[in-house]
Parts: sequence; structure tokens; C-alpha cells
Amino acid sequence: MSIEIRNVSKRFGGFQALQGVNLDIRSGELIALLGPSGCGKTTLLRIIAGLETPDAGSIHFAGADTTDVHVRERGVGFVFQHYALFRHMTVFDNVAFGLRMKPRKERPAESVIRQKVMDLLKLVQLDWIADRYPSQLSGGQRQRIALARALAVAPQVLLLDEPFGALDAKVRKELRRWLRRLHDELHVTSIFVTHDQEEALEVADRVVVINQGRIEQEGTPREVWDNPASPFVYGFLGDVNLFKGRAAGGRIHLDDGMQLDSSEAAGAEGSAAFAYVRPHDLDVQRYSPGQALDAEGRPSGIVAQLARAIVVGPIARLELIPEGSHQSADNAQSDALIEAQIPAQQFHDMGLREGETLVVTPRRAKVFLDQAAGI
Ligand SMILES: Nc1ncnc2c1ncn2[C@@H]1O[C@H](COP(=O)(O)OP(=O)(O)OP(=O)(O)O)[C@@H](O)[C@H]1O
Repeated sequence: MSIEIRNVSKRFGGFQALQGVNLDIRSGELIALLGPSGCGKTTLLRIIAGLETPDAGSIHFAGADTTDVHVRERGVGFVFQHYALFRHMTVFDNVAFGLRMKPRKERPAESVIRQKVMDLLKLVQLDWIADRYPSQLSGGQRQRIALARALAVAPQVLLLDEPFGALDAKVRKELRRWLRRLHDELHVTSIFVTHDQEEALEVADRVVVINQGRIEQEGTPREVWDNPASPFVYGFLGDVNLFKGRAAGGRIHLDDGMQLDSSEAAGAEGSAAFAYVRPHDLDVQRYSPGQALDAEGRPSGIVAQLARAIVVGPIARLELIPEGSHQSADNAQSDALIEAQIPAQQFHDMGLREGETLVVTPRRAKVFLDQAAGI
């Protein structure tokens, strides 16, 4: 079932939680609503579910206006982060609950319910714990049962609000792959809310990035990752360094003397420029005086002191303080610090030590001009 969201706004007292949200969701899509805490993701999900009423705008299911249709009539299944299972019921009875609660005329025979519940438990690979109680399950198992319970009534739309939010990193990773496979099998139109960019990029067909009640960008994971529409999206999808400068002569002149080639600079003479660089897109060399210049005698990189190096597995994370910023590692403001990531092997091969002076050079930068800038 397709879902169309038209101009939806919602205010709580003086606070504008959603502002003119428009979104088309195709039938069978798996959509991630991604954004920081408080941006309005859950509010939008609750409006789609019918648990909340928009102040303005409308929700359409397969073209029909459902804005005033009661939550029970919408055919939506929910899985919430803390949507507890019924503690006094077995796993089997939890999953059967929705079917047994149907009006007598629609209720399947007990033998049909039994078959359906066992099929669903097999689908979530937990048929072997049908007789257990929720307290005897792990967190990940509970969420899979919650999903089986949501699917039992054959929803047209599945809504998941941080379904794996309370689980540890390893289980989250397993469950997100599992959710993707399950979705590929069932093709129920699904919307899940997350503030975890990796989860959104890995699982969803389409990612909708929300900021302060508005959609900043929507697109496939590849589209939003490769072509972020705003500094906010770029910054939210991963760690970034910001270098400020100005467009001049078709290039970007950074404040510390370096110049960058950038297609954005053409025709933008004099505009303030903000170059965003991912930590793994920074090259790191040891500094030797006079050598950090390009062929035209300009600085070829940014001279900085290696304040801290943290090696975790295959990656070395380097925290660098640019020369002239007069900061020590302890009082360095995070926006003045440069973070670079290099392979741990390279870090060991170069024999880098904390306190050394290095030159960092962006291999790739995403440039935003003027008013578009400022994460
Ligand atoms: N019933 C309510 N009454 C008043 N304010 C509310 C209500 N529900 C939500 N809000 C406010 O609206 C804003 C958006 O809330 P929402 O729950 O949609 O955010 P979210 O993006 O899901 O955040 P999180 O990831 O923290 O759950 C928040 O500032 C929240 O405090």
C-alpha cells in the first residue's frame, strides 16, 4: 500500500514539531526516517499510524484520505523500542493475541490461528521458544516476537519506532540485516524511525533526513551519501571536519592559506565557502619545514600538531590541532580540532607519535557556499 503525506504540520503548545511535510512512499518500500533527537520523526510516525492528529495536512493510504480514519481501521502494525510484550502470556499467545481479539465474524478458527502463529514464529526463526514467557527471552528475541505479533494481523503498513534502539551494537547489526531480509520476503510497506545513520543507510530503500520538523533530503542511501543536499545532511551522515574560506579565481581559498579545486567556486567570486571533509578523506604526512608547499609555493596542506592518536582495530583516529590555534589537547574546542582517520597499519609504519607536527591534506571535500553553510 502506498502512503502519501501532504503538507503535514503539527504544533505542541508553542513548539512546531512538524512543518509542511510532504512525502510519497511507494507500495512495498522500506523507508527510514532519520534525524537527531527531537526532530519530529516519532511525531510523523504517530500521525501516519493515526495515534496523533495533524494540525494541518493529510495522510493518504493508496490514494484514499485516511486522516480521520481511526487507528484500528488503518491496518497498521507497530513495533516500538519499549513496546513490551504481555508478560503473563507465552510467546505463542502474544503472537496470537491480535487474531484472537478480532470480532467473532472475522476471527479465524483456533486451528488456523495456531498454524498462522507457528508460521510467523518460523519466519522470525523463533518457533522453538513458542512456550516461553517474555522474561525468558533476550532483548533481540523479544523484538523479533514483537515483530511477529505486529505481522500476525497482516498489516498493510508496518511502523517501527527505533525497534532495535535498546539492544547492544552486535545484536542491532544482526537484527537490521534480518529485518532487511524479512522485508525482501514480505514486501509490506514499512517505515522505521532511527537516529542511527548507519542503520538507515544499510537497511532502507530510501532515507528521509529530518531536521527541526522539516524534510532536509530524501533519496536512496547512495544519493544522500554521495550528494548531501545541505551541510546538516552531510554532518549528520558521518563525522566531518569544517574548513572555512572564500571562493576566488575559480578555486576555494581556505583561511589557512591552502587552496582547493572545486566546481562550486565557478561564478561564486567572493562568496564565503565552507569545505567539509570526512576524516578518512584527509591525507597525513610528517611535516618538514619548507616542504609543505605546492608547485606554486602555497601551502599544500594544513600544518597541525598530533594531539592524540587512538587506534581501534584497523583504524587509527588522529586528533590534530591546527598550527596557530594556540590550544592544547585538553582545552581544544572540538570545532578547531581536525580529525583524520588512517589505516592502523599506516600509522604504525609511519611511526607517528603524539606531539609531532604533521601536514594534513584533503583528498576530497564537499563545498557549500555562503548562506547554505553552518551545521
Ligand atoms: N505530546 C507532546 N506534547 C508536547 N511536546 C511533544 C509531544 N510529543 C512530542 N513533543 C515534542 O515534539 C518534538 C518532536 O518529538 P518527536 O518525539 O517526534 O522527536 P523524535 O525525532 O522522534 O526524537 P527522539 O529520537 O528523541 O525520539 C520534541 O521536541 C518533543 O519534545
